[in-house]
Amino acid sequence: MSIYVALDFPTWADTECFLRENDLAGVPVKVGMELFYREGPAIIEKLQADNHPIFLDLKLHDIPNTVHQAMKNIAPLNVDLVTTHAIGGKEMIYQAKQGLAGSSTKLMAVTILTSMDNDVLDQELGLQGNIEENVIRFASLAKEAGADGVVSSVHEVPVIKKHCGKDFLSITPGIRLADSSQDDQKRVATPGKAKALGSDFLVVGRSITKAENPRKAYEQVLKEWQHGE
Ligand SMILES: O=c1ccn([C@@H]2O[C@H](COP(=O)(O)O)[C@@H](O)[C@H]2O)c(=O)[nH]1
Repeated sequence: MSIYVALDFPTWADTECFLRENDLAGVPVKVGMELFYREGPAIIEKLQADNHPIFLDLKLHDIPNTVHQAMKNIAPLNVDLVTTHAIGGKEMIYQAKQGLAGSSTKLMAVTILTSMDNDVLDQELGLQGNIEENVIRFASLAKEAGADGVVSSVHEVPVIKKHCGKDFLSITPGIRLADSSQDDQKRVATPGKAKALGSDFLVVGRSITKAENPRKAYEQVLKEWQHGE
C-alpha cells in the first residue's frame, strides 16, 4: 500500500526544504516525536495543505485515561495512522481506540521496537520468550483491544498475519536499501523483502533522507516495493 517517508528533522524549515529540494510533494510521510515536539499540531496542517498523507508516530504510553484524552486531541487532526505502545496493556489500547472514535484515523500498536534484538529482550528487559513470541503476544493483545494493526519488523509480519488475520494491518520500519547503513536498527529488511513477507505499509527514513540523492533513493524503494524480491 503506502510508503511513509520518516521526516525525522528538527524543524519545519528543514522539513520543507528537504521535501521541496527533492521533489517529494504529496508523498506519504511519517511525523515523529522530534518534529511534533518542536512544531506541534500545526505541522500536520502544513503537511496536509501540501497533500501529504500522514502517519503520526507519537507512540503514546501512559495510563488509560491519559492516553484516551490525548487521542481525543489527536482525532481532529485527521491523520491516517497513529501509534501507541502495546506494552501499555489492553485497557490502555482500548482507551486509545475509544479516544479516536468518530475519526478515520487507524490505531497501530508498537510491538517490539525494531532497534531491539533477542539480547536486549533477555539481558536488559528480562522478558520471557524471543522477539517473535513477544511480537505475537503483543499483536494478539492489540487486536483483542481493538487496534487496527501493529508496528513490527518485516520479519514478524507472516506470524502476525497468521495469528491476527490478513486484514490486521502491518506497518514496518527498519527498512534499508542494500547499500544503506543499518544505524541503530537491529531488525532490518529491504523493501523487496517487506513486499514478499506481506507488509501493508513501509516506513523509510535514513535510507532516503540521508541518501546522496533522496529522490533517487525514494524511487528505488518504490521500485523494490512494487516488484518484490
Ligand atoms: O519499531 C519501530 C517503531 C518506529 N520506528 C520509527 O521509524 C523510523 C525509522 O527510521 P529509519 O531512519 O528508517 O531507521 C524512525 O522515525 C523511528 O522512530 C522504528 O524505527 N522502529
